[in-house]
Amino acid sequence: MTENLRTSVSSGPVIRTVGLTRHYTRNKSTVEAVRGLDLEVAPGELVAFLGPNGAGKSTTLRMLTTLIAPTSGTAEVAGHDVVRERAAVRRSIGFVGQGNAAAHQQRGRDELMAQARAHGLPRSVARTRVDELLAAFDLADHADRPVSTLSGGQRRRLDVAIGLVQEPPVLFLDEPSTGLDPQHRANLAEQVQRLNREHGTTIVLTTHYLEEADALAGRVIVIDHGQVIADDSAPRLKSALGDLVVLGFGDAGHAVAAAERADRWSGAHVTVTDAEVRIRAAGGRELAPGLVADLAIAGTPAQRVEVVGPTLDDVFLDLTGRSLRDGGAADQMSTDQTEQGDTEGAAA
Ligand SMILES: Nc1ncnc2c1ncn2[C@@H]1O[C@H](COP(=O)(O)OP(=O)(O)OP(=O)(O)O)[C@@H](O)[C@H]1O
Repeated sequence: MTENLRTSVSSGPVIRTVGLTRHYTRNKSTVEAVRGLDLEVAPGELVAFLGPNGAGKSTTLRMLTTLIAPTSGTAEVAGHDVVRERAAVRRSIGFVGQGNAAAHQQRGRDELMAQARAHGLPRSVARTRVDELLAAFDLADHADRPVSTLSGGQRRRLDVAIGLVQEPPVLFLDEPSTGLDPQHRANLAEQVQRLNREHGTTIVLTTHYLEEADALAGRVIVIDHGQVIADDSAPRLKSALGDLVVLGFGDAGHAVAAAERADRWSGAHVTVTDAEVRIRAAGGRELAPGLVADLAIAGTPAQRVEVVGPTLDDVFLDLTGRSLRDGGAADQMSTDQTEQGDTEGAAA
């Protein structure tokens, strides 16, 4: 069945949304969590939704996995409408949400085995798959204990392993690495990339971690206030912004002279503060040595030169004026995440 699904979606986008919108109304006030999302994801893409708290990432995932209905607009996953063909969507996807999926009194191994069997794997195949996942997620030594005795990070890894049991053609992961230490985060990234590379699984994940989105995903969709504000590969997003060249001078007049020269670089954004010039420009790293040489010849030499490559946080800062990293971008998010009214059962 998995193979058929994969074939059936291989011709067009595996995810397509048109004007996808979701509002929450509570105590007579309305939150526009997702606002008119138009999105296409091709089969085999590994996509990260990156954005601050409350940007609308989880809400988008919950609509795509049929857990909540859109207020307006449409979404298709694996060729099926998320409202009219919920069951077909659920059969085509795996979903790891933010909460713990594993039952507390079960042993981790039994939980994985039950999932594998529920997805129709024969017992011996299921056993092999469960052993593979336990090894891959560094859980083999903890698999025979009740889930309630596992640490937060171990439970998170078990949750992700459960989501991967059936090798779905489309996999959604909501903040999969939250609560993991750096080593297990790297390990998770490796498993996710392997699944994508070796099985062609289309993967959409949400993350707060800039480095994770940067290193892991082929495509980064930056979301803010329920809308897509950037959508490209991390290297292209960063190179469009350009490097930051910082020049320090012994004299404020020299800084002004340097800024005037740097202003001639096409697309450069130049600011001067006292005796320091900051230049943001595509190709800044390559242009800086020439500028430094020219300034020395002109008798206004720089005393300090620093070139800093752009990060995704710089991209976010440039687009919104806020930083993702320091939490300055964080929106007020309701601590009560339980849906009202149209809440539906768990997916996949
Ligand atoms: N059940 C709900 N009732 C009311 N408002 C909600 C509900 N769920 C989410 N919201 C609001 O919708 C907006 C988007 O929330 P969402 O959880 O989708 O953001 P997010 O980008 O996933 O954030 P985080 O990274 O913190 O998980 C926020 O303003 C949030 O407070």
